[in-house]
Amino acid sequence: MKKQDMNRDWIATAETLSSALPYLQRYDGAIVVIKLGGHAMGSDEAMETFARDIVLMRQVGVNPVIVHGGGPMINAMLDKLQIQSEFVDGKRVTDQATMEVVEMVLSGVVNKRIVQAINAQGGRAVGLSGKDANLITCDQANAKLGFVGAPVQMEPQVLHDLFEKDIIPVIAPIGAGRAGETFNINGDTAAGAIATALNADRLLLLTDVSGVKDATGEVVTELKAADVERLTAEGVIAGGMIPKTETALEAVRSGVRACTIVDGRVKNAVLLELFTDHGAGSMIRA
Ligand SMILES: Nc1ncnc2c1ncn2[C@@H]1O[C@H](COP(=O)(O)OP(=O)(O)O)[C@@H](O)[C@H]1O
Ligand SMILES: CC(=O)N[C@@H](CCC(=O)OP(=O)(O)O)C(=O)O
Repeated sequence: MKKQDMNRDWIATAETLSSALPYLQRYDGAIVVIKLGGHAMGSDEAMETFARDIVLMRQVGVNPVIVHGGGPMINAMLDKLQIQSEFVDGKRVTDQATMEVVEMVLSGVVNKRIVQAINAQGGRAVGLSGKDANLITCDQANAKLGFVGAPVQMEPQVLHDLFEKDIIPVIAPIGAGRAGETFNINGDTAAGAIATALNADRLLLLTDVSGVKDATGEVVTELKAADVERLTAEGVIAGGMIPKTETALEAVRSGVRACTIVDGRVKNAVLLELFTDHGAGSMIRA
């Protein structure tokens, strides 16, 4: 690179850092819930960049909370064990045997991979599930889905305790039932319930598409409740996008300031979303 070009690069970097100031001020002390979908976890390199972004957020005074999915990792383990699995409206039909695999995969390898990645970047992450400290109590969502949980009672105090100690919570979407059952919660649903219970400033749902697409395949950058309802009725919002948009609507209706469905494949997606004008994806407002 020529010296002149290098200087231009440095100036651009300094300008980017400087223009982040109002955003850093806005989000100082804010609670930001980030749902990391199984499809967005990708390579070790992508995980490392994500973890670095989270540690940076904590460093500048944001309280990040990670809620993760892991659908593809659950599928791989169910395949190995030759257990069939099906989805209804983006939610896995969960019998007792499936539930055991879901808990093992989510609370085990998936949760610890994220915890380890954050800690490797100099953060202090602690992994937990909705069972810990009564964080999420569930009822059965729908008899046809088996052990799929709908969060009915939240005790988020443990998360405030962790924020005070500069610890980043990493949460597996598993809930306890009132009769001692274990429930499988869709990751988006769990993230929404946690964001609502914390009265979070932002909810970011990271996934593997560039946002919510309309019938022509174009990403819609801003959606209101009526747009979501129409696109769902038309079948344009389908599959795994249904729990995301449902969650986004519920969260913004119950006080979360904004919910964005973000393309987790974009490098530094969460930093771009919070600290620049270049947020990508679809923002849902009440
Ligand atoms: N209207 C839509 N816009 C974008 N994606 C959609 C839409 N309808 C369905 N989808 C599907 O939803 C998927 C995202 O959900 P999912 O696979 O559960 O992601 P994750 O693992 O990140 O939670 C996309 O990959 C896409 O196939
Ligand atoms: C009830 C239900 O569907 N639970 C999900 C939990 C994991 C998840 O949500 O993973 P992604 O975010 O990667 O899709 C499942 O069993 O796959």
